[in-house]
Amino acid sequence: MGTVSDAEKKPIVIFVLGGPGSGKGTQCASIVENFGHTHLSAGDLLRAEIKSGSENGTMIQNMIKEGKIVPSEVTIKLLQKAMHESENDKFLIDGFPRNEENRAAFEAVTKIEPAFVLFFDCPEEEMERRILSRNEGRVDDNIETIRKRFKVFQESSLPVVEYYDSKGKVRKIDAAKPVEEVFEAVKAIITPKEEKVKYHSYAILEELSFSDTYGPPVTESSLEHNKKVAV
Ligand SMILES: Nc1ncnc2c1ncn2[C@@H]1O[C@H](COP(=O)(O)OP(=O)(O)OP(=O)(O)O)[C@@H](O)[C@H]1O
Ligand SMILES: Nc1ccn([C@@H]2O[C@H](COP(=O)(O)O)[C@@H](O)[C@H]2O)c(=O)n1
Repeated sequence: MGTVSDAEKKPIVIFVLGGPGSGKGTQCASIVENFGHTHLSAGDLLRAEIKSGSENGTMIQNMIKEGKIVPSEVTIKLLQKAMHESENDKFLIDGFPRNEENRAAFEAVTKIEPAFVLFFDCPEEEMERRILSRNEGRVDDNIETIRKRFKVFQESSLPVVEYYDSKGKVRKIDAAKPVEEVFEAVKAIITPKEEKVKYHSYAILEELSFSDTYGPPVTESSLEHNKKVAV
């Protein structure tokens, strides 16, 4: 990655988790546009591997059709390759880790711990509706495979979310809302602290200028106070 060796600088990784169709890919695209992360979707990398005619292609295709989780070794190699080929040092890893094996193997191999986990929480009925109208020609977007994917999500992926929650690393988002509203919640989490302080101070300054007849003068100390109260 870039000119800095892995030993010197570890990339910043955000895991993006949520049920099938919860809107992970949609929100990642907006995060990339607004915050400059590189988006790595484990599912997309696996689908590209099938297309490339790799020796693992048939195995991956069969696992995806059945909604099963591909062995970690395969997925982690693809993720590592994509990270090494990127010039960026901040990544959204979407749809991974999908189970405990994915999680433990990734941490053991890369020695990377996520900064946090963005977790898109959405009811199954809504996810099912969204997947059935997605129309991207995916082999797993049919009702039979969708039900299997929901089961795998409940049994294998949610425990990973619970693991990170026990470490205080989960940022849960209500993903049942419209796309724009979900992104507002995402922004509040992704926006760097310094930006929030700046924004908060400007907002207070604006408020004061509207009421400057009655408001107190804006002093250095009132801005300092704003900084302290801003998250
Ligand atoms: N908040 C939303 N409200 C309504 N539709 C949405 C919303 N977010 C995404 N969608 C639509 O739902 C479908 C699934 O979204 P998306 O592909 O982003 O989900 P995903 O979590 O990445 O799915 P998967 O895990 O199956 O790859 C897409 O057609 C997308 O346009
Ligand atoms: N860590 C992962 C991620 C995905 N898969 C397989 O790909 C399918 C589609 O994944 P999406 O994230 O694009 O929905 C998924 O159902 C799995 O079969 C995987 O094995 N491991």
